[in-house]
Amino acid sequence: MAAVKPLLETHGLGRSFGGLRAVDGVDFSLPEGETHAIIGPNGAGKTTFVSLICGSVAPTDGRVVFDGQDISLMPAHKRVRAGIAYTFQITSVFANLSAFDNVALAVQRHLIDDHERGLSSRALTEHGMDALQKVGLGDYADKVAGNLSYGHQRLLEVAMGLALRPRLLILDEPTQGLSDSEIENFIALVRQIGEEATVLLIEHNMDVVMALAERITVMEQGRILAQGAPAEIRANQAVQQAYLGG
Ligand SMILES: Nc1ncnc2c1ncn2[C@@H]1O[C@H](COP(=O)(O)OP(=O)(O)OP(=O)(O)O)[C@@H](O)[C@H]1O
Repeated sequence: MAAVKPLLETHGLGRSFGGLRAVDGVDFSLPEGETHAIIGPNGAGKTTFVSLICGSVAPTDGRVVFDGQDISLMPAHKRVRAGIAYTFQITSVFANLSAFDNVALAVQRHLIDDHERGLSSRALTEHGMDALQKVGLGDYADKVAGNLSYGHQRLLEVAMGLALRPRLLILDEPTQGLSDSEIENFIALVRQIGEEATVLLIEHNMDVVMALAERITVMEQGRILAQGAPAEIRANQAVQQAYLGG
């Protein structure tokens, strides 16, 4: 079987904060089309790792390669244009704007002034509505975002990422604070997204991880402790001791 070309690679990627090695020489490869989960205890370096990938944190050492191109020094906004979308925390939603305007603004901020992917206002509307419909918020387009339920605001964030039509969508603890039924719907949504995009998911809810991930990376103290298919990770003794409490 021909190996799938990696969409994303990191080589010796590291980030120190003072004396703390938050990410410590990580070699990572993500094949195009995969849905991949990163798990690990609090403070393991997961958020710092994806921040290095999306460019909101600069590396202390090592490289990030996206689609064969070294993007280690590329500013974050250019990485978005290259196809990397990272759903930030809920604070990225403008509470006084409508759901649609939030999505349209996300597209406008990142793509509209791009000569290659420059969008007409019609395309902007289509991208925005399409993304809202995908996450199930089509009927809420005109609603003021701040009046949406917490779960719907989280979905709106995902729509803001999806509207950028990313090749790589990074979701950082997307199910945090969602109800059980919202989590069920969210799993279905990420499955659907995974048919079109590569997904990198930081997630503490192991049911979500096991339902979605084709492969899992376990981080601990800035390093990769283990990597493999869900069944392998479950069976891994080092992982059980360090993280799964087994
Ligand atoms: N800007 C920063 N300045 C100083 N230390 C930081 C900074 N960002 C992260 N750290 C530290 O780096 C380590 C890794 O943090 P990070 O948020 O990446 O871990 P995490 O695995 O995402 O944790 P959690 O699951 O709690 O979100 C932690 O010890 C954290 O305190």
